[in-house]
Amino acid sequence: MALAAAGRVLLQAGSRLGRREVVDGARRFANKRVEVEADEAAGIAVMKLKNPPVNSLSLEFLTEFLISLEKLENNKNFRGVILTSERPGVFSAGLDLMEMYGRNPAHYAEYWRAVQELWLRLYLSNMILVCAINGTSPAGGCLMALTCDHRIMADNPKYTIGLNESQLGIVAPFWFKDNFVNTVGYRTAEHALQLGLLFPPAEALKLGIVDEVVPEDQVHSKAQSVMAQWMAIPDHSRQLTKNMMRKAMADNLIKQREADIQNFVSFISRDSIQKSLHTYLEKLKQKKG
Ligand SMILES: CC/C=C\C/C=C\C/C=C\CC/C=C/CC(=O)SCCNC(=O)CCNC(=O)[C@H](O)C(C)(C)COP(=O)(O)OP(=O)(O)OC[C@H]1O[C@@H](n2cnc3c(N)ncnc32)[C@H](O)[C@@H]1OP(=O)(O)O
Repeated sequence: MALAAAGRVLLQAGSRLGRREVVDGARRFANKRVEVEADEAAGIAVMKLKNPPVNSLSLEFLTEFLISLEKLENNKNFRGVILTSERPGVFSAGLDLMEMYGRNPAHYAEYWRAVQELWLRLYLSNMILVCAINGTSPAGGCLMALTCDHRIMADNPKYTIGLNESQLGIVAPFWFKDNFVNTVGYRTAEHALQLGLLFPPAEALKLGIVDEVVPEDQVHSKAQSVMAQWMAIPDHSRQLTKNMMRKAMADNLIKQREADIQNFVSFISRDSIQKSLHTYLEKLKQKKG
């Protein structure tokens, strides 16, 4: 119920943004920041993140992504989604720092609700989600991948993945942490979260952050073959099993959603946290020059 209501709000937000979908032979639809190649006969869609330069999860991106995902969820012909980046090299730079820096409390609250919504929708999706991680994927980018049923990462040592929040002077919220703990185990998570570690593919594989590492040019074909394997399982048994494994963790956020938003708003509004974000943003700029 809560999810449906939030979804309606996002749909309204989408139309406020005035986005028009381009439908190309009913097989491809795109808004500005998400491209969907939808093969209805096969029941599979490829969702490509397309928010240059680094696929940061801005409010506009989240809104467009959720609308596209909902379209697929509402069409019973679609059973599986492959999530990937339209720009190989960066899967996603995570949450958009500019949505969390120098804004007002109402904006922080709106943003955080959308971030929660993204996680809940992906984590509880009835569809099979395969993540084709074709680039670097810190923090919120890693979280997106963690919601998927299977993760394949490109074997490029330049790419890293992990929850690096503590390096920015911020804290991974409890549901990021829970999702990570359930994936890699408590000790590994405790260590990696405190240090804000980002792992190259081989290490990410060893720790279980990803399920497979394949040559960069095979990420997409591997994702297709993994999807075929998952699609051979009857939907009802797979979905019931997924729900059994995930419901408690999602419910834990749903029941304290408003408190989590308030917590985020008061945390991110602190002068000390804003200073940390400022310093981090400056570091990103200096890296260039
Ligand atoms: C007890 C608990 C109490 C309280 C807890 C309560 C709440 C929790 C509070 C907060 C939690 C908030 C959670 C946040 C999770 C996140 O996701 S934070 C984001 C983390 N992301 C990163 O650290 C990635 C930063 N980016 C990079 O490292 C590089 O950009 C990257 C390797 C991705 C790509 O490198 P490259 O291709 O060289 O590109 P540039 O670095 O040159 O970047 C291009 C431009 O993009 C800008 N940019 C980069 N990342 C972001 C971003 N995440 N958001 C916004 N903008 C970004 C960068 O500044 C460049 O901009 P410019 O061209 O200079 O204008």
